[in-house]
Amino acid sequence: MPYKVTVCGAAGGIGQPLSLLLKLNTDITDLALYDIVNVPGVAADLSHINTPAKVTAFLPDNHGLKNALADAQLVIIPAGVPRKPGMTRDDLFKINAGIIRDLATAAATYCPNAFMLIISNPVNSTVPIVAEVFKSKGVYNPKRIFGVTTLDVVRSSRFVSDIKNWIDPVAVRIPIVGGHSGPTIVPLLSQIEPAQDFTREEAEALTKRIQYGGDEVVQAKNGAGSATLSMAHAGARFAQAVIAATLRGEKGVVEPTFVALEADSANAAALQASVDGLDHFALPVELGPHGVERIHPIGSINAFEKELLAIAIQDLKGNIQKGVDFVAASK
Ligand SMILES: NC(=O)C1=CN([C@@H]2O[C@H](COP(=O)(O)OP(=O)(O)OC[C@H]3O[C@@H](n4cnc5c(N)ncnc54)[C@H](O)[C@@H]3O)[C@@H](O)[C@H]2O)C=CC1
Ligand SMILES: O=C([O-])CC(=O)C(=O)O
Repeated sequence: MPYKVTVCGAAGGIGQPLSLLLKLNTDITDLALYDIVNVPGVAADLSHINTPAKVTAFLPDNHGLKNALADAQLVIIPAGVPRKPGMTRDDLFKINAGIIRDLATAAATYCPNAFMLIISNPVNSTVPIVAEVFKSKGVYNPKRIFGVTTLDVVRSSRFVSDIKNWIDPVAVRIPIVGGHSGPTIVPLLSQIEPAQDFTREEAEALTKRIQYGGDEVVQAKNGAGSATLSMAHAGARFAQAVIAATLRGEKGVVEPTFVALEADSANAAALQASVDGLDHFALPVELGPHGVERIHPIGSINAFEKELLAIAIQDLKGNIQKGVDFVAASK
C-alpha cells in the first residue's frame, strides 16, 4: 500500500537524521523531503539506501512545497530555528510562528487529511497555530494534529534508569503531561511503569532534569543548536506509533502528545475541566485508525504533581493564546 511521508525542514539538524530513520522504515513507500536549502544532497544521499521508500527532494521553486505535500498521509515539521544558550523556547516564536503558519497553510491546501506531527518550537504555541490555520481553511480535524513531545518521554525513561540503574530504559514508561517547555513539562513519576518509589528529593531532582533536559543539550552544544539526534529518534518513534495505529490497525498504541482535547469528543468536557479549561494539553493518547482514539485522563497524582500541574496550566494558557492570536492577527 502506498504511504507517503513528507518532512518539512528535512535538511536541518533534526531533519537529516529523522529522514534517515524514516528511510529505514519499510512501511513508508514515498519519502518527500522539503527544505529551503540543501535538500537535494540529503535526498540523493538517502536514496542510495536499499529500503523501499522512494526519496524525493523539493525546494521552494517550481511549486516544490505543493508537490512535496500532495497526497502525503503524514507530514512531520522540524522546520525553523533552534535555541542558543540563554534563550527560552518562547524566544523562538517570533521566527518560527510565521514558518509554521505558512507550512500549515500549504498542508491545509494540498494534504488536508494528512496526520500533522509538529516538532518546531515552541510546541505549546505552534500546535495551536496549525489548528487555527486548519480551522480557517475549513479542514480542521483535531484527531490528526499532534505536538511531538516524545523526546520528554524518551529522556525521562533514560534519566530514571540513571538513578535506578537496574531499570531497563527501554521498558520504563512515564506519562509526561502538560506541554513542552520547562515548567509545562510535568512528569507523573507516581504513575511510572514498572512501579517505583521515589523520595521527595529524588522526585524533585528527576522532575527538574526532565523539565530542563533540552537545556542540557543546548548548553553542551554551546551555540550550535539544540537536541537533534535524540529528537530524530523520538520523532521517528512517534511517527511509527501513528503509522502502526493508522496504517497497520494496531491496537493499544499509546504515546503522550500535545493535542486538542476536543479530539476525544466523548471525554473532552471532563478533560478540559481537569486542566482549568485549556483546550490543548499533552496527555497519553491512544491512537487508532483515525488518529486520536482516546485521550487518557491525568488520573490520580500526588501533592507534588498537583503543584507542578498548577504551574504548567498557568504558563500554557499564555502559550496557547499566543498561537491563536498570531493566526487571528495574520488574517
Ligand atoms: N519538539 C521537540 O521536542 C523538539 C523541537 N525542536 C525544535 O525543532 C526545530 C528545528 O531544530 P533543528 O533541526 O535543530 O534546527 P536547524 O536549524 O538545524 O534546522 C531547521 C531546518 O529548517 C529549515 N527551514 C527554515 N525555514 C523553513 C521553511 N520555511 N520551510 C522549510 N524548511 C525551513 C532550515 O533550512 C533548516 O534546514 C527548532 O524549532 C527546535 O527548537 C528541537 C528539539 C526537540
Ligand atoms: O531544548 C530545546 O530547545 C529543544 C527541545 O525542545 C528539546 O530538546 O526538548
